[in-house]
Amino acid sequence: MVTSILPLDVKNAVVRRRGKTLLGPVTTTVSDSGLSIVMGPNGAGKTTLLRLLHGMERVSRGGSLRWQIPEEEARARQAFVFQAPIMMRRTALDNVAYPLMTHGVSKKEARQRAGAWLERVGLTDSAQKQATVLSGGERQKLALARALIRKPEILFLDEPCANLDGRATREFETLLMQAFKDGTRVVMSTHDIGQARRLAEDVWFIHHGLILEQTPAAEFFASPKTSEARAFINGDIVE
Ligand SMILES: Nc1ncnc2c1ncn2[C@@H]1O[C@H](COP(=O)(O)OP(=O)(O)OP(=O)(O)O)[C@@H](O)[C@H]1O
Repeated sequence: MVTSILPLDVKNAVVRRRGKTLLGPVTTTVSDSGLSIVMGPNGAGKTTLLRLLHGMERVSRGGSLRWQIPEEEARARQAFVFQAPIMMRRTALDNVAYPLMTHGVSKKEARQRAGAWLERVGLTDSAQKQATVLSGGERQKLALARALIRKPEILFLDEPCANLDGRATREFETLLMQAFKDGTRVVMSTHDIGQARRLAEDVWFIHHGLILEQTPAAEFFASPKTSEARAFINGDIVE
């Protein structure tokens, strides 16, 4: 049996840059299932937290990130969707096939599997278009397919709908919920409180680089524990 990479144990993790603390200390456990939404004011540290968990930030001395398997292997079993994903100058199909091809799958099989994913996300008609010419919503769906094609156990998303209109956001949310129902652990940041209400099982509220609350969503919205979270939910300016 393959061991799950989760839960992830984070202890006293601090991210510093040029002497400034951007995040932390963070101590938490990322459980093996669920859909967590990371919220907080601008500059609170949402992106830095997601990057930290995904292994893109160096943890300062004294802190640690422990997956259930060695980090190198865990890295290959997770994926990240950025706010503005970089599309390669290739067709939409080959953008999705690429992660398989770099992991030893033949071009033919990779393209076949990518075709099936394009169908799932409703982009079959765009398969042979250059990915760079697709609309924002199409690109984000492509990025999701590219992230999911290797069946990651955990998917991080950093404000993936920030630049999308209502319709594209709805389509993206539907696809994301499907991935979640299929068993992918999801951790996603958003500015959009409505989106958090629609999607979150639990909310991680960040302020000044610290996780102030990690609470089931219903509880977070009904009775936030901190005055900062209360102000944030009310739409007040949080300093
Ligand atoms: N490359 C960098 N060098 C120095 N400081 C940085 C860098 N990237 C981010 N920061 C700072 O780190 C802090 C956290 O930023 P981060 O982008 O993680 O916040 P965020 O909550 O995602 O913000 P936003 O909602 O605006 O996207 C901010 O004070 C930001 O100015």
